[in-house]
This record gives sequence, structure tokens and C-alpha cells, in this order.
Amino acid sequence: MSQQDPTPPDVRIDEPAPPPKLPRRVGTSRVMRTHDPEGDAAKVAVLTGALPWLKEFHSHVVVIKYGGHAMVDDECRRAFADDMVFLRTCGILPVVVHGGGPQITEMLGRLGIASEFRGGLRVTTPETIDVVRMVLTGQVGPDIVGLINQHGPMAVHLSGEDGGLLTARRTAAVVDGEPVDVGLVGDISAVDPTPVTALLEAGHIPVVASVAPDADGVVHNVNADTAAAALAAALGAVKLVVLTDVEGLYADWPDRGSLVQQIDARELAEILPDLDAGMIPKMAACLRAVEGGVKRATVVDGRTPHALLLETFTTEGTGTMVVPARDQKEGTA
Ligand SMILES: Nc1ncnc2c1ncn2[C@@H]1O[C@H](COP(=O)(O)OP(=O)(O)O)[C@@H](O)[C@H]1O
Ligand SMILES: CC(=O)N[C@@H](CCC(=O)OP(=O)(O)O)C(=O)O
Repeated sequence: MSQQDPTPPDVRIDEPAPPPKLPRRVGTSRVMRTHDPEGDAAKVAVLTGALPWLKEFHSHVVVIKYGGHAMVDDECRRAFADDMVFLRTCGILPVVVHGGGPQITEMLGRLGIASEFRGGLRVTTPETIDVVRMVLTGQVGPDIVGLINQHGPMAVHLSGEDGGLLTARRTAAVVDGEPVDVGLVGDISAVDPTPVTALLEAGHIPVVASVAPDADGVVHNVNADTAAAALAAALGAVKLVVLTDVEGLYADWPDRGSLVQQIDARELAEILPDLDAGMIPKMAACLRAVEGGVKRATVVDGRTPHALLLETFTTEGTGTMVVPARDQKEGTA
């Protein structure tokens, strides 16, 4: 080291040493934080803005239809599970009805069976129903339960076959206004909500697969939107949220230029016959729920993590909301 350079070799004067890392809250150590009044005000606004909705939904059932197309990636699936636990922890009673259309199609493909849809419903042969039942009750449902239960043993899976929950009646698809036979596909003719209410009372989050026996015990494939709507009405749910792979209902499909924010049951009934395949069972389900006494039914983009929280706890919401027609609202007020 020269006389002109008094700096000891182990000290670098050009890069100041980083400040010591302080634990945020340990004993009496000081806690450092950046002063950010605007950021804090925004956080407070979000929290206080949620209050009316927490009050509105507290102790009420909210049915969430979780579509197979919304189970896109691990982040979304984890966010969905977090949201269910969030609702339950807030004192809201979430009931999940799940689909699994893409997962069924994938399994059928692996087994060399082609998938065909008519009017948004899967053509279901006796061979197909076995796969539908296996995928929904043996794969998709338990996967959802597993994710939720990473927070604690809350979720319990059941299907429409369990405890007499759902009874199906064979139904046809509607294509160009005409009924078309699609095999072992059912609509819901009866709901006995007891198995679900018992789970809710025990503090659980019921997760329901949409297969159901008819009056003779023959298992039918029920579109999950349809099952969710029937269950929401039977449970007296305050809200139905349908998570899918699109932002909501577009008035100008397939251009996606104009998303419908809110539509009432009467307007929806008018446009329903003109909708395209995937949206028919979905919007018919929203209509059925609202006509069955559910105050609002919303179609939300499940590919956006936590879209459900945004929809539930903000006044602006997100997606497309179906509300009762004005005279229906007055009649039920
Ligand atoms: N008017 C519309 N607005 C939005 N999406 C529509 C419309 N008409 C048809 N669709 C289609 O419906 C699909 C949603 O239905 P589907 O694929 O059955 O969903 P899921 O699997 O969630 O039940 C959308 O991805 C879109 O391709
Ligand atoms: C009759 C009918 O179409 N049943 C559906 C049931 C699953 C479902 O509805 O799944 P998504 O919600 O993911 O579409 C099917 O077989 O695909």
C-alpha cells in the first residue's frame, strides 16, 4: 500500500455499505418504513369500501361455479383456493360447484373417444358418462379440495349423487331453436340441499361435482352452470358467481368490443336464443338463478387471479352481472 492511498484494502469507498437489515417487529428494535400517505389512503379505501359488501354477504351462501377453463394455471388455481378461504374467514358461506369440461375432453381423448358438443352440451353416451363421472369426482373435485385444504381441513367434496343432493331429468340441447338429443345429459329436476347445509353448518366448504342420478338412478351428465344455478336457488344463495375464460358476456361476440356490465332477467331472456354455444348454458343458468330468487348472478373472468374478490368486495365489480327485472325486484322486495 502506498503513502498516497490511506484506504485500507478491505474497505470500498465507492459503494456505500447497505443499511443493516432490521427485523420489522422484534422486541424494541426500531421499525423503518417509507412514508407513503397516498398509498396508505388507497389501502384504507379498499378496506373500507369492502365493508358494505361484507355486511351484505355475511352469513349468506354464495355459490361459485368454477369452470374447467378457469383452472388455467397453478397461480389461478391457488388464487381461487385462497379466495374460498378468504370468503369463509369473512363469515360468508361459499359453496363451489365445479366443471371440468376440458379435463373430461382430455381424458376422453386419451381413451380414444372423440368429444362432441351440441348447443354447449356434451353428447354423452353410456361410455362417456363413466369418464365424466371419473374425471369430475376422482380428479378435478379432489384437486380443488386439496388446494383449499392447504389452508386447513375445510373443503369436502361431494357429487350430485351424494345424499340425494341433485336429481336429474334427461334433457335435450337446443340448436337453432330445435331440441337435439345429446344422450345421458340431464337438467336438474330436484335439489335436496341437506347434505350441503349440513357441511356448511359444520364449518366446511362444500365442493360439488355436477353429475346426478335421474329418478331411476341412472347417472346423467349435468352442465356445471346448470347445476350451480339450481343449487344456488335451492340454497337461497345471495349470489351466484360463474368463473369462466372470458371477461363476461359480449354484446357483439365474437368482436369483443362491448362487454355487457349489467343486464336484467327480462332483457337476458330476450337475447338468450341468439347467443353462441358456450354462453347458452351459462347465461341460461344466470337467468334461472335470478328467477329462482338469487339476487345477482355474475359471469367473471377466472383467468384473472382474485377476480372473484374484486367482483364481491368492490362496488364497480367486474364481468357481467344479471339482476332481477324491475317488477321482479319490486315483487321480491
Ligand atoms: N357473447 C359471448 N360473450 C362471451 N363469450 C362467448 C359469447 N358467445 C360465446 N362465447 C364463448 O363462450 C365461452 C365460455 O363457455 P365455456 O367454454 O362453456 O366455458 P366454461 O368451460 O367456463 O363453462 C367463451 O370462452 C367464449 O368462447
Ligand atoms: C352436459 C355437459 O356438457 N356437461 C359438462 C360437465 C362439465 C362442465 O360443465 O364443465 P365446464 O364448466 O368446465 O364447462 C361436460 O361434460 O363437459
